[in-house]
Amino acid sequence: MGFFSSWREQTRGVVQQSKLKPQAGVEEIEEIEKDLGVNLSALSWLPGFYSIPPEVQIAGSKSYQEGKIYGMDAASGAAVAALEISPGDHVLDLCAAPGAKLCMLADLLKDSGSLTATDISAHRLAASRTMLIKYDLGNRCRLFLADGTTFSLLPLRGGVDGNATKVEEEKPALDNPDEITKRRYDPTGTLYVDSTVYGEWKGTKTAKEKKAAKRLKYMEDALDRVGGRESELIFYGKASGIVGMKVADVFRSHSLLEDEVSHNGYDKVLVDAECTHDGSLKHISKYEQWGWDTFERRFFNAGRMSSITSLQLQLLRNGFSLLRPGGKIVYSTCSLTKAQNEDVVQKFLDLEPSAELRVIKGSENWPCKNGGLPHTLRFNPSSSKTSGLFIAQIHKHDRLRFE
Ligand SMILES: C[S@@+](CC[C@H](N)C(=O)[O-])C[C@H]1O[C@@H](n2cnc3c(N)ncnc32)[C@H](O)[C@@H]1O
Repeated sequence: MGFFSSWREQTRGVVQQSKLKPQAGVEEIEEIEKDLGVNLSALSWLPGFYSIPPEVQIAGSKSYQEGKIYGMDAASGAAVAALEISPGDHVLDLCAAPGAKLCMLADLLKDSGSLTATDISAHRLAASRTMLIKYDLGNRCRLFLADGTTFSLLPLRGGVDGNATKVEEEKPALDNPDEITKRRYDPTGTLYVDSTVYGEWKGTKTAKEKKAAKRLKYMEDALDRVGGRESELIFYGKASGIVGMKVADVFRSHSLLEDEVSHNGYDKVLVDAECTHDGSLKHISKYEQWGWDTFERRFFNAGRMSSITSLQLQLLRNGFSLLRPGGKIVYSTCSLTKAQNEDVVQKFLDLEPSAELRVIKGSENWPCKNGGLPHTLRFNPSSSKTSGLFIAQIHKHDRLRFE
């Protein structure tokens, strides 16, 4: 594993980058500098990001605990910037956990549009929820524990889905997601259609609620048996459009007919796909402890590589199917292998005639190199002073590329 040892040499001492909350003014920055005991140096190429010397422990600081600062690699910030978020956008983050990019997306949207996020890992998605709450960024968010390769819920434009019924009259309100699950399914997994409506989100579960959730496990098993896990809503903000909606309407399945997606698809989709993480400094340092044999065993076998690239392609294709024509999707991974990046994107382009790679606005100043396909970018840890990342921005045309 010579490659990794020489690679590690080069990346030692990489500065950490942090994102400040957008409201941070000069006074607040001075306060944070005092608290951390260092001068913050703004990254010239990425607004809102500051580099901090690697020896500074952000997590223990008052600024971090008070939610004024969060640690995030600048290349990850670039993947979010590549979505070119505009006010009012309806955004989908298909592999959202543990939530750094999700927080930045919510930051950029401020008090407009909506943000829907999915992830297949319950504990990682719960961490995203904790982050949104800590940084007070969840107002317009919905978090679904769901498979991003099949997720099919469209945004709630204007706070209310065009086709769903917002319930005006008094109905029993729910503030406990377990309760919602209980009412949605009977033990055989058959969908209950009732008129229960969502109340305001009341925070995460108490110990009693967690116990109740365990008891509900048999229902999930029943669901799996009847073919396919449903998405589970694990968080929603006050302005997410969920409050006051019927449970059945929130989960109304869409046929994803072209017409429906054209009118009501997402404006932007982020697919920060599951990958082998071989470009991520955080992961690489873990394998320094666990041993490189473990890394090799886990990732460098043909079966594992083929299932991961097939997952990546499915995530990208499903994200694209939920995007409105004229919208943009960003595909990123923290792997630097061609198989998980250029090859996946090329297969995708071959299958989707209405997809086109586009230049990312502002990227001419980014410290990255061109990827192996036009307009794709690669952040290389040895030259970028960031973690490794591949980014592609893809546009969805109204018309087919080949027409
Ligand atoms: C690279 S991480 C995402 C990091 C995240 N975007 C962030 O900035 O914190 C990839 C994520 O994909 C999730 N994942 C794997 N398979 C998935 C699937 N089929 N559907 C949705 N998420 C999936 C993993 O649980 C993992 O959290």
